[in-house]
Amino acid sequence: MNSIRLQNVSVSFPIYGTSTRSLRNRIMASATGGRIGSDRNDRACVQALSDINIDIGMGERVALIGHNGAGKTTLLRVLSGIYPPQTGSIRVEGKIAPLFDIGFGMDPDGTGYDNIRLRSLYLGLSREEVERRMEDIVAFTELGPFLDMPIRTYSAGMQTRLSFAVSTSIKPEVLLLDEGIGAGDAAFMEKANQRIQSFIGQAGILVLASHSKSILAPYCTRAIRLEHGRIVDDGPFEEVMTRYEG
Ligand SMILES: Nc1ncnc2c1ncn2[C@@H]1O[C@H](COP(=O)(O)OP(=O)(O)OP(=O)(O)O)[C@@H](O)[C@H]1O
Repeated sequence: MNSIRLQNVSVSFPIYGTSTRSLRNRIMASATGGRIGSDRNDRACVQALSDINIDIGMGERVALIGHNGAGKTTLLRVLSGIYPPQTGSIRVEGKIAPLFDIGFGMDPDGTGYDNIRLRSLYLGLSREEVERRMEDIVAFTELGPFLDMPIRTYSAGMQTRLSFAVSTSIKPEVLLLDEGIGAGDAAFMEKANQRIQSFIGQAGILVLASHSKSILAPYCTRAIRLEHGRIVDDGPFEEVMTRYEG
């Protein structure tokens, strides 16, 4: 059984070189971004997530919605373990498949093959599982001889191919997705979209962040709406979307 529980989770980022007051004055009227505050040392900071409480159970398909800078990506990063929460607690039951920030944890000086192994281990595969999946991953990338070269020499789209192939080679239990996966060419994006759809079908839990109702609607049954780092609505997908659009 897969589940996610966040209790009183907050994340803030310090902003160096700016006084709280001048930043506050400039940002007062802003409709985007997190809440501006100050930390214990009176340094300016952006409160990207404030006091987040969420319970997600097995089988749930959750949309994360909200304005630019509302905190959606930060929340996905907390769920995937990239950012530890500064306060509160997080418990995730199940293997996490993050399909965003997919270049995270790659070594630019390593070859394609090195990075397939590195990222697979980061995703929780054993060495034997990595070798068993290697042939499929290599075929999916279509990178051929480039896999022997350091990935710093790859184009953005080639890097997307590599990291996407690895990230979708595991059986997803808790699937975390941000809209748009990067710079693939048309042929790759079609292949990638097909794979994402079967991936979503297999996942125990889906959390999908997007601004687009047409991306979310086919998959999501529940929606959580963030505003300046706080949850302001949570419920059945259509109801939350109607209130958001209204
Ligand atoms: N690494 C960081 N350093 C400083 N501030 C950050 C950092 N990451 C995010 N923030 C701030 O946290 C707030 C939330 O950002 P986040 O990327 O989570 O928003 P979002 O809802 O995903 O936005 P968008 O829809 O525009 O992608 C914003 O005000 C942003 O400026």
